[in-house]
Amino acid sequence: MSAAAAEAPRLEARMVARAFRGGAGVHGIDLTVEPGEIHALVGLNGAGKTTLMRLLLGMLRPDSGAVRVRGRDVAEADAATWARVGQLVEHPLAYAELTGRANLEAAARLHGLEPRRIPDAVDRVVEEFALARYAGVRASRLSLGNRQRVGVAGALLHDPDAVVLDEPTNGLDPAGVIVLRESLLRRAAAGAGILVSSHHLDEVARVADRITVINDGRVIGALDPAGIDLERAFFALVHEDDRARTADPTEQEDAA
Ligand SMILES: Nc1ncnc2c1ncn2[C@@H]1O[C@H](COP(=O)(O)OP(=O)(O)OP(=O)(O)O)[C@@H](O)[C@H]1O
Repeated sequence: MSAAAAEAPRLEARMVARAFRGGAGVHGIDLTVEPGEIHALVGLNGAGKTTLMRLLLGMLRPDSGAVRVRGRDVAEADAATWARVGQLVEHPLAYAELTGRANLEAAARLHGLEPRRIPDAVDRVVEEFALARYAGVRASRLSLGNRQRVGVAGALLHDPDAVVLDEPTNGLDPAGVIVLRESLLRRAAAGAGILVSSHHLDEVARVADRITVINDGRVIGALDPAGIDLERAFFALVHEDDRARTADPTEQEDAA
């Protein structure tokens, strides 16, 4: 790999837009996730976080703009590029009738891990996410939080260096939140670039290097992870943006 490729952002959106019927979606977002960085996306329900993540992962095609993964246009990314990507954006587990362990083995195969490396890789995440007691339980019988742990473990077991996790703390108990936090910090320290969305500002502040605020499909600012009263700063940005948009006569015309 060339030095330039090694330095490319793990994930990159340039003026990326995708509008759904009715106008919702994302409307010209610039965002990068650099090697070694945990970049958090925060925004109200419906702000566009999941849509942006789906665009970055090639699950949705942009109407305009560019999306790159490890320096390659998503539309042209090959299997080797995707093998370096880990994501949990939609359903935590693919196979409800299989055990947690069998789901992890399936995730390992889907990520292209060599068959001989799969048992060790699964063992490592079973330990990392404290899943030993639950690995033999059918996924449909796991609690919400343990299903989420298996889902995150499946997204990370191939040691991806570009990671996208949509609200990964969903359903996790306080112990699970800590396990996840430590896992993400360790992986970022080893060079992974991680994009994570969350509604928990305190937790985000503990892990993120950067916090980007999205509102109504646009980036409206950033929060300082070391700052005080993130909640107040968050709502100040959102309310100011809402106010500016509703005061803008062209927006009102568009909406009419
Ligand atoms: N496939 C779709 N078709 C039509 N509208 C969609 C589609 N997917 C998302 N939307 C709309 O786009 C907007 C952004 O949704 P998105 O799921 O990206 O928000 P979010 O920030 O992830 O929200 P949440 O915090 O609730 O998960 C919403 O108004 C949503 O209803």
